[in-house]
Amino acid sequence: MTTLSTTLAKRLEDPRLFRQYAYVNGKWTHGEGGREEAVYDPATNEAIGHIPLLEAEQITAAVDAAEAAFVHWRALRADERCERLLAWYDLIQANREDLATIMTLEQGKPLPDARGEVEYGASFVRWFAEEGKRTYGETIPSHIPNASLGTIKEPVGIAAMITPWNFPLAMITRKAAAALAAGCPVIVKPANETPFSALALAELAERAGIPEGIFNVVLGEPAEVSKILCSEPRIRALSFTGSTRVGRLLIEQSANTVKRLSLELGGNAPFIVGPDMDPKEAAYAAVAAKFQTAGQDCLAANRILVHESIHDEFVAQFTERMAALTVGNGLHGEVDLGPLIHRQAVEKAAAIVDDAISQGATMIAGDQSQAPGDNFFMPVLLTGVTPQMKVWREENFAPVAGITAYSSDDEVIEMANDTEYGLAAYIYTHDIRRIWKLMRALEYGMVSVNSVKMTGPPVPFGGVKQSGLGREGGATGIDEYLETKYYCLGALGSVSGS
Ligand SMILES: NC(=O)c1ccc[n+]([C@@H]2O[C@H](COP(=O)([O-])OP(=O)(O)OC[C@H]3O[C@@H](n4cnc5c(N)ncnc54)[C@H](O)[C@@H]3O)[C@@H](O)[C@H]2O)c1
Ligand SMILES: N[C@@H](CC=O)C(=O)O
Repeated sequence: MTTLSTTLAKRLEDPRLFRQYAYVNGKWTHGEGGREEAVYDPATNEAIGHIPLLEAEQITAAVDAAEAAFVHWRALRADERCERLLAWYDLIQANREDLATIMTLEQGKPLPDARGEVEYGASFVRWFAEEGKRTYGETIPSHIPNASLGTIKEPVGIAAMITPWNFPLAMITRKAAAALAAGCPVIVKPANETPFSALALAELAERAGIPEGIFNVVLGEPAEVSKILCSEPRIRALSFTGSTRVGRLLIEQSANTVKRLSLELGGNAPFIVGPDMDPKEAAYAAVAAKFQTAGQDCLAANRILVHESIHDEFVAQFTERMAALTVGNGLHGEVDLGPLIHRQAVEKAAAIVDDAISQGATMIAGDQSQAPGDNFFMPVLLTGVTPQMKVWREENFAPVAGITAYSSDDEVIEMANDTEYGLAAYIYTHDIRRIWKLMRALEYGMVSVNSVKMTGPPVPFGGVKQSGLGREGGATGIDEYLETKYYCLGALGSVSGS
């Protein structure tokens, strides 16, 4: 193992949050086969550390540990689990600055955004700590003479979680806090690009008194680890956030063990601007909805659909606002966009832009010679985007904005729904009849009207169509980790005494 990189050593108040091991059964674990992988700062391409790639037996050992620990964790009272989760929440908040630094170094997002994600991630821990106390069953009016019927909620069992690199902390806490509060042990497999946020969470979970075997972080070759997690019958729930491509694979691999699946997959969000909107107000909102996390966000506005009557002014305002965005290393000063996660992401973005131009789109801005490093991509604006282009069909996951003009509400509904995805959609208009019509007609799990911000602990986050299965957060997020057990108590005698 390499030692802590000098950059990190200088920057962290608590260097013990930076761990280069997996975390299994309460122990920091190295790979028994000697395989390891470097993790790079996407802004500089420098290795910031290494992670072990665990062997199959070590992944199975994590399942053994979770199975043994489950007995005690599920037996705790809900308020006892709540206390541990609140302790975890407090520690995440207290170490916010270090967690943000680790995140910026491995993911690249600007430090203020990383701080925001730590806060966001912590908020799910507090939410589910409380929700764990409200996993009510119900009583059912009996149709059977002298019987009492009802339901109780029980933890589903060991829950595995496979998470992406774009939100390395919050995508873990939104799942893990729900599962832990429900009484389930957790095995997390973070993205290999961003393992250190997950490992810092493990360190803080241990300090919070979450017992050994209850929160495990396994690392390894992704396809290898996922196959084991999917085919392991003792793992009863699998929660995945990532691409639709990998989501489909995990569905196949989990079929034999008939797991509970929660899938948060890709998006292709339309951002619809009505004819009544102030073009400047709408353009500024669209820039905010497009470029956060350098466009690497499942909620990013992927197709901007603007009414033809305000299209040209909207494009002018968008261009001006976009030109003010600064691109650079997220650790240095105030930047709006950090790097993309790696060089392949830059190449994919360039290919999407080339494809659009070759099919007739106009590039208004986006001079890549200004990019401050190999993994940076300057924001691009394309107009005249059509449904044949990749920028329309694919989730571009890059700072590439594509604008299309439309002429009627019916046309824009058809355009917006013309995708296999159905995660989130934005509507900008003040016309209440248009809002209602669009909101009902859009085939999306989440619709945000006149607001870029739509997420947070109280909301049921998730998509329809090929954007996923299930909901995270909100009043129902904990249900992904609970089974409903029905009971029938017969031969009780009637209330009147017969
Ligand atoms: N719906 C949501 O809430 C949400 C949130 C964040 C990201 N996302 C989606 O995630 C995607 C970007 O993240 P990504 O590039 O990390 O996704 P990805 O699907 O490539 O990877 C996600 C996870 O799957 C693992 N993985 C990769 N290849 C695998 C394989 N062959 N078998 C098993 N596991 C494998 C990765 O190591 C990672 O842990 C985008 O599509 C984005 O929309 C969705
Ligand atoms: N921004 C999303 C993550 C998607 O990439 C969220 O809030 O969950």
